[in-house]
Amino acid sequence: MEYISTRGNSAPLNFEQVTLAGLAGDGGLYVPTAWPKFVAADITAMAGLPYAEVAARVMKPFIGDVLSDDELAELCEQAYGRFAHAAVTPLVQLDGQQWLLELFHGPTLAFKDVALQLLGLLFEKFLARQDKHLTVVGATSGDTGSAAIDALAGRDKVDIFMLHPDGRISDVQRRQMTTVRAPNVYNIAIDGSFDDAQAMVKRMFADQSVTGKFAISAVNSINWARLMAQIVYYFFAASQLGSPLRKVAFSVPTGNFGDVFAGYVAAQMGLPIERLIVATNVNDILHRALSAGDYSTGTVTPTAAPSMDIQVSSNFERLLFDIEGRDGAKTAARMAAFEKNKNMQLDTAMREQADAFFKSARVDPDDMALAMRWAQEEAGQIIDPHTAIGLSAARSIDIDSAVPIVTLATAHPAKFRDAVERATGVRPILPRRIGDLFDREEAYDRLPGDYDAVKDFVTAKATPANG
Ligand SMILES: Cc1ncc(COP(=O)(O)O)c(C=O)c1O
Ligand SMILES: N[C@@H](CCOP(=O)(O)O)C(=O)O
Repeated sequence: MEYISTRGNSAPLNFEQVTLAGLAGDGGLYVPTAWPKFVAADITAMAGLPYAEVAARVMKPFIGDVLSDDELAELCEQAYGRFAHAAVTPLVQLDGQQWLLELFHGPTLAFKDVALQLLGLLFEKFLARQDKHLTVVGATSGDTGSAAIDALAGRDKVDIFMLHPDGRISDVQRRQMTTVRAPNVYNIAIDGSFDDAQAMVKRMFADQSVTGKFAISAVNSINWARLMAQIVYYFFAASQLGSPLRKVAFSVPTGNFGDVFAGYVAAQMGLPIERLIVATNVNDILHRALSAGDYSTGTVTPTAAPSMDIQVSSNFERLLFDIEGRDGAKTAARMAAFEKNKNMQLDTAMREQADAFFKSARVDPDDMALAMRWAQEEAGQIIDPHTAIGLSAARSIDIDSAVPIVTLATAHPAKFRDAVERATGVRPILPRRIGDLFDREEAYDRLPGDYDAVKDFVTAKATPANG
């Protein structure tokens, strides 16, 4: 399997190269040259298998011969062995149609662990084969940061610099990052939003004064390996609910369009998905794009679901590339215009293509709180604000009642204790393994929302590619 850039101007790479590269040199995102296809029997055979085995089956076509079957199986065992639930990502039934897929049983209590536990191991394996040191630069609205730090802290041949928007993530999220003591971990709070942090990260990939000396890579979902690992749980859940004989819909709380794009890939690979529901909070660029063709940025409004406070959704570029005929020059021109004008209109043909896969909804704070109370009262489930946005959208959108709707439960409620308590009156307790989080000492740097300040910080501390 080879990977090409959505902007058409980077040499094709194999899976190992694409994992270490993160973002393409032309500013684009890597995608496989073609979507691998599964037939019905492949999906039937997944029912009842342990998560790690489904993971190896789903990811194998993307990895090719870069890892042997045994190596891949061993990495999956190791990555998913750290999850606190035997099923790794268990399904929970709420009523006759609504289900939750709990993706928060990993070490840092959000869905990010599913991909990042594996990515940490992939980095280690590939770096052991190559004589180079990696500098990971990431941006987080709260969850990617802690999951990436957990996956990389203390590893040889890799440093991680993680930018978070100062004061705009929950105290649990911040402490999960800033209390980790490891010589290769640097936490930076920047003035600004997640979008500002992500823009700085992307700019660094295009800055030859950085890339000339340091081997930069990504842990955000701009890195293909992140998305690949997230495709797995769509197959895992659907096969338990009767796929391929029965269609399943998924409702996905969305920000950077990574998680729901992984669902789109699952559909392209042959999983019979009725629809993917793109659920946003009031930062609703994706809902406006999918419902009215208007992909234009606005100011980012801080909300009780801070991980979704995003107005530039990186992975939307992967969708545009795919539905516009995989023409890199066209996508490059489109993205250049968007970067300049901060808006883009989707024409009717593109919207029709997207409509075949997606529905969308914007969920306001009152409806988010209502969904939390509904889950509590109807099913005895305490859910986090992001999951509540997905569930609210799932319950409001018209889908045939015979089709199960699976809402991705993307975070543990204890990560957002204040918001959950406000809505439900219940203050979730931190799981025992991080029960002392508030006794641990924090350390992080603060920087202005200024690219040069961040670049100077990173380049002063990072280890050059050649060690
Ligand atoms: C808890 C939670 N839910 C939902 C999302 C949105 O996912 P994505 O950015 O892949 O759309 C995020 C952040 O990515 C998150 O941390
Ligand atoms: N919600 C994320 C923001 C970045 O998303 P990613 O999936 O592209 O890493 C976070 O919590 O950090």
